Amino acid sequence: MKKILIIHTGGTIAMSEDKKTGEVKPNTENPLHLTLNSLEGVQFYIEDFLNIPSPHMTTNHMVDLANTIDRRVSEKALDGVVITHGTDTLEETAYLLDLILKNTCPVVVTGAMRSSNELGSDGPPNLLSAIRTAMSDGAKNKGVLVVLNDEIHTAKNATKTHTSNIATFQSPQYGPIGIVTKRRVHFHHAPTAREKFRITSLSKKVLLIKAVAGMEKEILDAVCNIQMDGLVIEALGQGNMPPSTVKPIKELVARGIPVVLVSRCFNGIVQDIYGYEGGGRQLKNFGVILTNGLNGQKARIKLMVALEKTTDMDQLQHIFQQ
Ligand SMILES: NC(=O)C[C@H](N)C(=O)O
Repeated sequence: MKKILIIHTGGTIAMSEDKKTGEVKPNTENPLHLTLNSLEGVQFYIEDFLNIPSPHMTTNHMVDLANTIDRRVSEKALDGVVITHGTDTLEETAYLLDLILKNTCPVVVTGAMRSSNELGSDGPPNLLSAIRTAMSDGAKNKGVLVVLNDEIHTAKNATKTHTSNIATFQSPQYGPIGIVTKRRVHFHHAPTAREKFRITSLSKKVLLIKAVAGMEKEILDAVCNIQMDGLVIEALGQGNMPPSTVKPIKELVARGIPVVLVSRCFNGIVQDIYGYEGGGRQLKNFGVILTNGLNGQKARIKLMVALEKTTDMDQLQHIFQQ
């Protein structure tokens, strides 16, 4: 008998549609409890941790969730944990859990794109696939996983790519690491590296902005006036910025504020290729930190976590090359 804890946090998977107005809203009763009767060989523990839409999720909620999971895994000697979550910020929660959870039992995050009483609701099948993944031996030592639409993704790579399609979660450039079929939970890849940070709270403010063609200097100037501990910029292409932004970025780095560059491109990594004004090489030369394929929202989470451990620019650069 496997012991699986299901932690509900809310999101569309826990909502229903008002048939008169078409409005989708949180339920008071969680509609997923019935789904669990169809599985055998498992003892469930259920915890209604939150019931919020995921745009209301904060990084403090996420850390509380991580601490709760670690406590429950030791208290109950669990074999796996499944978290239900709204899809809008699911990837951020999954990635933060991946970075800071202490336990090593499988943890799977799932959600739904259609609410519980909509035709073709994907909540129950996603929950079942997530539970079966958490129960599987293949899920061990792969870090936090994201399971929706019969696909298994790593928390590091999974991202929401479509506003409404049930096949919204994808892993750009790598693809899923496994699939869930009627008979099997099948892994065809494994993550190459895992990173762990021993922290139990977050205290740093990290901002995220996006570069655009002809970006106004005033935007960077205004951002630089905000009190912050770090800045993540979704830069252009391989990690390049419009010339107007170079001076304020340089000043920020000189003040000791880490500036982390990701790309606004869907695929690829940022590199110090271009030597022109605002090019990645110039930015790197004056201390901007380049990343290794994370998207902006995940780089923000990682910088918040990393800053709890170090503010040393070389160490941060090293952490972001992992
Ligand atoms: N499909 C969803 O769950 C979207 C919803 N707005 C949420 O993230 O809470």
